[in-house]
Amino acid sequence: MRRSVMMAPSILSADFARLAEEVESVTQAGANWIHVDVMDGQFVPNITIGPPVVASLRRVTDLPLDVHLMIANPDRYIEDFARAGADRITVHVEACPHLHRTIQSIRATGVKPGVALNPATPPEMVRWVLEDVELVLVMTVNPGFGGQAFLPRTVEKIPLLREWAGDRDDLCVEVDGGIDPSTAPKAVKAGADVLVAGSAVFGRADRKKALGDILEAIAHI
Ligand SMILES: O=C(CO)[C@@H](O)[C@H](O)COP(=O)(O)O
Ligand SMILES: [Co+2]
Repeated sequence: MRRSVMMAPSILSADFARLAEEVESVTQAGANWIHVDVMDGQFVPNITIGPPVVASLRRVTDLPLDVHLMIANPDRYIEDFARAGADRITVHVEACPHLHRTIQSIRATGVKPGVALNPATPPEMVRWVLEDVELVLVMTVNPGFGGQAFLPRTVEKIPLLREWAGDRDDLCVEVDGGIDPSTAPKAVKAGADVLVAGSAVFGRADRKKALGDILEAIAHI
């Protein structure tokens, strides 16, 4: 029997002028986490939001805030995001020369640490920190923008991560990028249990139907 799957809508594709209402709409639709994409214009070409927006989101939702840091030198901002109310902070392995130390500093703030892998990054890069994290984020597009096409080969990393994680049944494997009813089954079959979806959720007026269509697509896996 497969593990239960959680839905984490990415607010990157939401209407930033109405963030509270957007979060409420996906909460009513059954979202489990709110995924927050932080971009700095350096690690990735795009610039999005920082700790003040996370603090504002914290005031309007009780759902876990899943903060995905696509920034260079993330160590500089871990405490700020933790203080702002993040429940999870995920850093990119490609941005962390001292990954183990960065993970420990996230944990020291009381926030759950995660590590993310770009499509071209081999899963071996996180093998020796798997026991230190709560989540591995397998990017299924190149980070930086919403609305890109799913890269199918990326999910081939997931069975390896699961194998190396051994009996760590609590380790979340999250996929992020191009997730919709046609791609979600490929990720879940490979062993993903957290699905981030931005445009497939916020790009549709009926948020319940948007989440429902993804859940229905994976219902019989
Ligand atoms: O981290 C990222 C992009 O870098 C994502 O979280 C996107 O926001 C997902 O958007 P869609 O591909 O689902 O539109
Ligand atoms: Co993301």
